Amino acid sequence: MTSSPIYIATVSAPTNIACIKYWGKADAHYNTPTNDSVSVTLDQADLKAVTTVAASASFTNDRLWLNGVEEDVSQNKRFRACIDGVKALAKEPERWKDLFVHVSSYNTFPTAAGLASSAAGYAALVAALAELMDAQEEYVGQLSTIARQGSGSACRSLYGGFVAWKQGTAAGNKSPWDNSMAVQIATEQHWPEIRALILVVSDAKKDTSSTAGMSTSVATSTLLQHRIKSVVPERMEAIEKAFLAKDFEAFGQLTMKDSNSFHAVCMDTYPPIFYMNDISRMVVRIVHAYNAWAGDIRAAYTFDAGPNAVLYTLEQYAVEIGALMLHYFPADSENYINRSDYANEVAAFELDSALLAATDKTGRSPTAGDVKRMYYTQSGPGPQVLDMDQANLDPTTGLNTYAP
Ligand SMILES: Nc1ncnc2c1ncn2[C@@H]1O[C@H](COP(=O)(O)OP(=O)(O)OP(=O)(O)O)[C@@H](O)[C@H]1O
Ligand SMILES: C[C@@](O)(CCOP(=O)(O)OP(=O)(O)O)CC(=O)O
Repeated sequence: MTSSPIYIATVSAPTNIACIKYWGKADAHYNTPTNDSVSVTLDQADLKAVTTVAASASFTNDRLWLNGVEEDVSQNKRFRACIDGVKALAKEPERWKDLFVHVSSYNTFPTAAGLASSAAGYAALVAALAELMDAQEEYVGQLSTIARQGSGSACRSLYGGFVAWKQGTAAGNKSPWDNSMAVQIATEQHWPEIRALILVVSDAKKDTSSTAGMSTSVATSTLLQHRIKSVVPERMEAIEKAFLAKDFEAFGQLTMKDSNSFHAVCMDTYPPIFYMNDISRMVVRIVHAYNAWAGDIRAAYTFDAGPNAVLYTLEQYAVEIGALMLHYFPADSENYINRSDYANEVAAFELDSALLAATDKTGRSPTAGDVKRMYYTQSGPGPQVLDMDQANLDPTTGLNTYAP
């Protein structure tokens, strides 16, 4: 028996949480959006997808293990588009074109729960394949057009910092939508004080996927058309300006308004889609009460296609907002907050009594269990190539080695 060599690469990729949301597809086949969007890339020290890819002439089909469990990818067009897209950009395409690929990926946070696992996952897949096959972009951003076909928001996870996804044009330069891609607006070093606090309200799989929800919104929501034409273009310009000027007041307000606009579109969809729940709405009220007490925007909420809250803030207020959230949503488990140093600071922080009097008016009283976990993080870089010892596939068999 001749054994063929197994080529292997491992990459980690970040999640991102949009401030101006992508909601609606212009072209379902190419997976392009009805509007531009922009997000903050989060730090992989706290949340990431880790993906190992291997290719060998000894493999008999393409295989994917997600969080240690094998998934059937034979009909998965998104997975296919990523593999074929990167193969076409390989430095030596002939060498890879007929090889099957094994993929093992895991997320260090809940999968399919509105925390952008598909964004991190498809960004990691494309970046790992690109590393393995030494893919050569014909223009900057081309790999992001491939990740976009895995999951739209994944294109933004190929860069760190503050990243826009430009809608692009159906005509494109060479092929349709080849300019629907991610563009880095600022690196993670530009505004290092930006922080994010994620409140996991539910880690269950959501009942309406983003893809299905968007399709119903495009078909039925008149408010979505208004959002696309009249709301998002101005907001994109304003938020990029605010981010570059490190103007948290403007950045925060635009972020909150756009989250509200997106969820209003969900409500305007027929039948309506409800991603936020009573706990999400309580977080919104507490944040507004906090900002009103401060006389300034110190925290800004945003919600994706699920009830989990992401609060953007600045380093100087991060302990205060964390303490406020911990007060109303107390811990009911070990390691409730991902970072222990931050958790200790938050637990020791004494909240101003006037602030608590103001936030008590929301009607919330401290109750454990409504928030399952908190992640404190900051902005971080794009995908990172990892060493061989971090691989999740056995280099001699090409089979999964990751167990949750
Ligand atoms: N690490 C990964 N590698 C490859 N695919 C992944 C990975 N993580 C998630 N996925 C794919 O993405 C799907 C989850 O995407 P979905 O959009 O439902 O949830 P989400 O990304 O967590 O939430 P949202 O996009 O609304 O923030 C999974 O079922 C899987 O197919
Ligand atoms: C609400 C959002 O998080 C929607 C993300 O949708 P996906 O990128 O998950 O959708 P698909 O392209 O169908 O995979 C907003 C955003 O991230 O911009």
